Amino acid sequence: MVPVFPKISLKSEVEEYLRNVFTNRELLATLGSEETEIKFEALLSRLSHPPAFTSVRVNTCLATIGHVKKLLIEEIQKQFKEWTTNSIPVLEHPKLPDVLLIPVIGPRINLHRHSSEVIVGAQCGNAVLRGAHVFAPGILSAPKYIDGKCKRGAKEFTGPKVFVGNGIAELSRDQVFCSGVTLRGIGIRMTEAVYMSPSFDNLLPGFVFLQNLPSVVVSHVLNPKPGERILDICAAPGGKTTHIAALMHDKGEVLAMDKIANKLEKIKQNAKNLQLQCIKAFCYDGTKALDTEGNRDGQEGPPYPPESFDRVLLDAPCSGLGQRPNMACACSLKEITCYQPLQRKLFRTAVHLLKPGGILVYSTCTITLAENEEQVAWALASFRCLQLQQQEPHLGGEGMMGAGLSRDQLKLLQRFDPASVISRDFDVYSSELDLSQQVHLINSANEDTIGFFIAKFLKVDGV
Ligand SMILES: C[S@@+](CC[C@H](N)C(=O)[O-])C[C@H]1O[C@@H](n2cnc3c(N)ncnc32)[C@H](O)[C@@H]1O
Repeated sequence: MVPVFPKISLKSEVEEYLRNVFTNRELLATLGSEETEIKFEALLSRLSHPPAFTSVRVNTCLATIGHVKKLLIEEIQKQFKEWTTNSIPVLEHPKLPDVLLIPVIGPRINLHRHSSEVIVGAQCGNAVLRGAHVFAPGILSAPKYIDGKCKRGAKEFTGPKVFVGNGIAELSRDQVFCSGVTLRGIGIRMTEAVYMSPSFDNLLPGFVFLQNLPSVVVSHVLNPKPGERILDICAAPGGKTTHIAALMHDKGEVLAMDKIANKLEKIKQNAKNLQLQCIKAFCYDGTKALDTEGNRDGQEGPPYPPESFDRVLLDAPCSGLGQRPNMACACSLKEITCYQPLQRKLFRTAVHLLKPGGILVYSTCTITLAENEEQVAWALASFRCLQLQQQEPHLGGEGMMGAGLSRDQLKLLQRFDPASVISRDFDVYSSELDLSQQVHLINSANEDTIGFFIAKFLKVDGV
């Protein structure tokens, strides 16, 4: 990979912790020290770069994938017409019938760099590399010659920085720093990003939902059926909730919970945009969602009696270290390692709320053992009623060694590992792709994703 960006910047205690995880004794004994070290360095480097594809989920309740694909190709041509005459491929995923993939173009190492510099925060820079424009709140400093006499807002920046692309200012310094109101609109319209992806700001609303590929896999693995009662215990902003409802053809009940009130509005808004009626969202602490008193029978909202749901999704709050691109993470080791107890409390509630014969899917967007394989080992030891299940589709790798799980158990887990990426040696835009190139592209779309983890359990009888 071309080293456009340095590897992800982490606090040294966090990097050390991760190094120990990814060079653990079991891995060292199997792969050897050289390979584990190379893979770990590759991981740190991959994390600062975006995944190779933008994936969008099509709302198949409203339109066919073919129809949306046609609309999307037209929209992308419009957005990209100024800088390329080549057509940008939009691919259908052979294993995910509701996913369209658009290759991310880059890194564009020869991009001419303008001398006038605007500094944005790390989060904003990450969004730019996934196709976003720069929104005003993301701007930290701007040169004095953009326009206006305003003194506030730094005019220079001396900290570490990386070049993410060129754009045109749509607001003056005065408007960004001195208007006295919190601006929400576009501050810089990007014209050339180092990694080019289409902007999905208000693009085909209702028809598409921008969602990382492993996140789309989760709801397919849960495999909800029309008419069932499903609980999504940590649901905001509702990416998976709305996917579950769509897979059920909007028939049945999807109960979505989140602890944070203003995030709940996002679930409701997304359900409304996608015209899904079977979702009901509640602001509630998932750890308290089990009704132990037995007096809530028949109520719509939480807490719920034991064994109320056919399927439960626990897409757990986590350290989020699988997110890409991520140039810098300022979290301390304490912050990174604080999630395991909360995840276990939520898991315990989820198991109790699940009917015998029901399915529980546990997922995270992080790469640590503590929040993934160790949680599975704990769950299997704590709940004899749970059996690990085969996942369909299984597009990621198997679970990582180091948590004491057997080889057969690891095979049932799905870990998307950004370190195991296939590099492509052909230009996706130069010509029509032949079949083997298309297969290669889809394989790289399955591998070059955010870091993610999925486990699927069957509850064979009561807890
Ligand atoms: C990984 S995110 C969920 C993403 C979501 N499933 C989606 O696909 O859009 C985890 C969510 O858990 C919520 N959360 C954290 N602690 C919680 C708790 N005790 N009960 C319910 N939700 C919680 C957070 O507010 C956050 O929105």
